[in-house]
Amino acid sequence: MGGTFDPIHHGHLVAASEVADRFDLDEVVFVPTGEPYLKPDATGSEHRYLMTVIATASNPRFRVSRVDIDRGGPTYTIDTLTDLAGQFPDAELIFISGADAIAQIVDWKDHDALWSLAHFVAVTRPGHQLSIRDLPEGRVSWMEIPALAISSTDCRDRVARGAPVWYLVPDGVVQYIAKHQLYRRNPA
Ligand SMILES: Nc1ncnc2c1ncn2[C@@H]1O[C@H](COP(=O)(O)OP(=O)(O)OP(=O)(O)O)[C@@H](O)[C@H]1O
Ligand SMILES: O=C(O)c1ccc[n+]([C@@H]2O[C@H](COP(=O)([O-])O)[C@@H](O)[C@H]2O)c1
Repeated sequence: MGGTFDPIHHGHLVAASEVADRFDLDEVVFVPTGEPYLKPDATGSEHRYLMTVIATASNPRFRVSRVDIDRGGPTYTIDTLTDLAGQFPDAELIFISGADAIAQIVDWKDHDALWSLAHFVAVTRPGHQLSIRDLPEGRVSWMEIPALAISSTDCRDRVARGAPVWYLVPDGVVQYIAKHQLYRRNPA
C-alpha cells in the first residue's frame, strides 16, 4: 500500500485490512513515500515512516518497507514496484492506494510499464469525485470500503488548531505527533 501517510490514519488501516481480506493477501506492505514530488511540503520521511511502523506494529500481516525512503530522490511507483519485485521474486504484487490517486495513474512516471509489475486496487474514499481516464481493461480493481471520512489533511489541520485526533489515528500515533510537535502552527 503506497501513501505519504502524513500521518497514517484509520482510513488507511481499514482500507488495507479490507483489501487483504477480499484478495486473501498473505501480507500488506505499507510503503511510505520518500519524496512525494506532488506533495513537496510533506513532513520528513523518517517521521512518516515511524508513525507507519507504530500504527501497523500490532498486526502480524502488516509490515512497512523503507524502499522509497532509502532510494532517495522523488518517489515513483515504477521504482517502488521494481524494488519490491526484486525483494519478493515469487510474490504476486498488488499495489493498493486510494481511488483518487490511482485515477491519475496515466500521469505517473512510466505508467505503461506499471501494468506488468502489479495488479492495482483502488480503494474508494468518501466525498471524492473521480475522473477516470484511459485505464487498460482488467488492470485496476475498484473496491468500496466502509466509509471513513478521515484524511491526513484533516488530521494535520486539527493538530494545528488544537483539536483532537484521538480515534482518527492510532493512539501511538497521537502520542508520537505530540512528542515530536508535528503539525503545530508554532512548535515550541
Ligand atoms: N479514509 C480513506 N478511505 C479510503 N482511502 C483513503 C482514505 N484516506 C486516504 N486514502 C487513500 O490512501 C492513499 C494514501 O493516502 P495518503 O497518505 O495520501 O493520505 P491522505 O489522507 O489522502 O493524505 P492527504 O490528505 O495529505 O492528501 C491515498 O491514495 C488516499 O486516497
Ligand atoms: O509514480 C508516480 O509518478 C506517482 C505519482 C503520484 C503518486 N504516486 C504514488 O501513489 C501513492 C499515493 O500517493 P499520495 O502522495 O497520494 O499518498 C504513493 O505510493 C505514491 O508514490 C506515484
